[in-house]
Amino acid sequence: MEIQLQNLTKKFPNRNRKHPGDVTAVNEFNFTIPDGQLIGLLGPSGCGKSTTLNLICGLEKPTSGKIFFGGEDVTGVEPEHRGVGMVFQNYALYPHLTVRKNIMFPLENLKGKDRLSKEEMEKRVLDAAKMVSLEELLDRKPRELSGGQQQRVAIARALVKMPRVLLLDEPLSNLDARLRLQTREEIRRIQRETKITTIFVTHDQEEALSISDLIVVMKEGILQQIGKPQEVYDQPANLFVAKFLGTPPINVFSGKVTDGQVKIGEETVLLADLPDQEVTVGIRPEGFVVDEDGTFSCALKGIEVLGRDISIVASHPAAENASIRAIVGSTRLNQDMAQAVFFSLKTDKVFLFDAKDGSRIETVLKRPAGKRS
Ligand SMILES: Nc1ncnc2c1ncn2[C@@H]1O[C@H](COP(=O)(O)OP(=O)(O)OP(=O)(O)O)[C@@H](O)[C@H]1O
Repeated sequence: MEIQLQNLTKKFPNRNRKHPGDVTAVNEFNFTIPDGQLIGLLGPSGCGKSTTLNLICGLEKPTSGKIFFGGEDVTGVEPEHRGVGMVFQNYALYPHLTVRKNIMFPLENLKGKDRLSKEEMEKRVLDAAKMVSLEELLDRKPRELSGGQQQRVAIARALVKMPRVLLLDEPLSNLDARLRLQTREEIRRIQRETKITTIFVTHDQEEALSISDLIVVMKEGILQQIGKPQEVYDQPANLFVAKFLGTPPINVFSGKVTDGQVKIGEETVLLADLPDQEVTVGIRPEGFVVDEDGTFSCALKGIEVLGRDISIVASHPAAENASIRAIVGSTRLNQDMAQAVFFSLKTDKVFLFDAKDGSRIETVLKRPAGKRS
């Protein structure tokens, strides 16, 4: 089921007397989620992720704007008639009921013409349990399950009504690191098998990048970028998106363009055909190449061997953070440890942003001649 959000806005009254005025949790959202995809909705705490989900499932009514499911306007449709399954972070299971009864619960509450026969309910429960590989555990109580298994019961309970859309609000945040990894693979598998359009909310960028077909990055209620994970990583729309995606994070420097030279401090690190201006330069950790002929020098602070790669910690006076981090292949670092390390830069791993508003300046970057030439 394709989901389309059209000028979707949600304002809440602000209870803060010192700063009165509405809080705009979701601000003029316009985007379409294609049928059958897994979407990662990503952004820092308070950016409006949960509100977006609540609007899609109907628990909140928009202040303005519309929601369409497969072309049908569902903005005024009650939550129970939208065909949406939802799994929350606190997926409260009923402790006194078996897994079977927990999964069956939403079906037992169907009313009128939606009511199902006992046999139909049993069949649906078994189908949902199979989808999440729980069919062996149907007679257990929740306390006899691991955290990951409990989470799968919550997903089965959302799937049993055969929803058109599945919404998962931080479904992994109560699980430990190993289970998180396992359960997110499981969610990916279930989504591929059921082909239900699924929106997955997380503030963990790595989680979103690893399992989503598309990611939607939000900040303060405003959509920043929507795209395939790799596209958004490789072509961030602005400094916020560039900083939000990637571990270790992108290194940020204040710089300038003078006579077609991109300068950080007094060093020309790249060339760009742009008018003179102040810029913010973002360099991904993998964008550095240790190069004795390189024009960008940083003070070396330390080296960590990461197995295949080497992580170099260095500092530069124009860097936003005290230390910068470069990930390089296992090159010989035959430079004096206590001294400067010289880098050249990979042009596709460097981005220029407007120094004032952080928007990306699209341009072709070129490497300058080495310092010895
Ligand atoms: N019922 C409400 N009344 C007033 N303000 C609200 C209400 N619900 C959310 N907000 C505000 O709207 C903004 C977005 O909240 P929301 O819960 O959607 O963010 P979020 O991205 O899901 O955050 P988190 O990751 O912390 O769950 C926040 O500023 C929040 O304080």
